[in-house]
Amino acid sequence: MKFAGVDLSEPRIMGVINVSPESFYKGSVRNDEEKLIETAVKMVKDGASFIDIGAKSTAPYLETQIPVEEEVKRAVWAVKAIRDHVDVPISIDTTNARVAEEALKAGADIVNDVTGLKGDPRMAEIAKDHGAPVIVCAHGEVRNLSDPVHTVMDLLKESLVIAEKYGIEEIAIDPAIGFLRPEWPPWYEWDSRVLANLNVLKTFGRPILVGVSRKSFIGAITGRKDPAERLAGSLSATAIAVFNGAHIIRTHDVRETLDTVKMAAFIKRFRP
Ligand SMILES: Nc1nc2c(c(=O)[nH]1)N=C(COP(=O)(O)OP(=O)(O)O)CN2
Ligand SMILES: Nc1ccc(C(=O)O)cc1
Repeated sequence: MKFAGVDLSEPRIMGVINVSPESFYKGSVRNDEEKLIETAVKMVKDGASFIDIGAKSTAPYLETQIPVEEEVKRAVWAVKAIRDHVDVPISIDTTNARVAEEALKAGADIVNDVTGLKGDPRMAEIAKDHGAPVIVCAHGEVRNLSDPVHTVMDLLKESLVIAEKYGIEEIAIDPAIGFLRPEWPPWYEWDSRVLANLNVLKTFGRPILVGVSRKSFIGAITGRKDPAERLAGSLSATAIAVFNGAHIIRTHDVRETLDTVKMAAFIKRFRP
């Protein structure tokens, strides 16, 4: 299996860089060009196979609204800055079709839409026009609260229908860890149930991308309030995601995550 030209026979790492000061993990934020390039180059050197650029936080528990012009400006600046310094595909993490379009024109390769093509009605068309592979997150009303992973599957199927309608073929699916927050069960249990049953998503026959890095469910389970203290929790959740079939791990910590992924993938080979 491949995604954006990257061979997924071994699990791969997507390094996250945010150019959004409001992002929940301040250690992921770069707003200086030299530091931005240095971080991207180091991530690739450390083993990242993709770089994801976020220009607006999508944390469901933060005040994150900024004007779309500001998101476009940040995204284009970041993509242009790193494009000639890294030789891996760059994804643009946005729910806005204009941001996606401008970032793709600036040199990004992949659209990463946490609304799974359901937010901006022009998103699928923009991705198709640019021939860009798409990452779709499970997004929408949460139904069937007793069965999180099948709810995630239903939400992903809706995104695949939209993608199919526009003729987009290269799609990675993402269970949207941290995004789906029903009143019950508590989101940290929801996320844990999804990760424990992630193998079910294999039936889609598509690349599975998972982002657990420093997220709030880890804070809730470990008691670590500060995202800066959630590395160990993130690595543990990463190992489980890989053991249960994740192909791409989206992370703020490339070096540590790559070792974790290698261990989980190696041990997984001997599963009966
Ligand atoms: N496909 C995908 N995209 C994502 C995911 C994720 O799990 N999957 N998580 C995010 C949260 O991390 P980030 O550091 O970007 O936080 P922010 O939204 O506060 O910038 C943002 N984007
Ligand atoms: N965009 C997101 C950022 C953070 C979280 C989380 O901490 O659970 C979820 C989504």
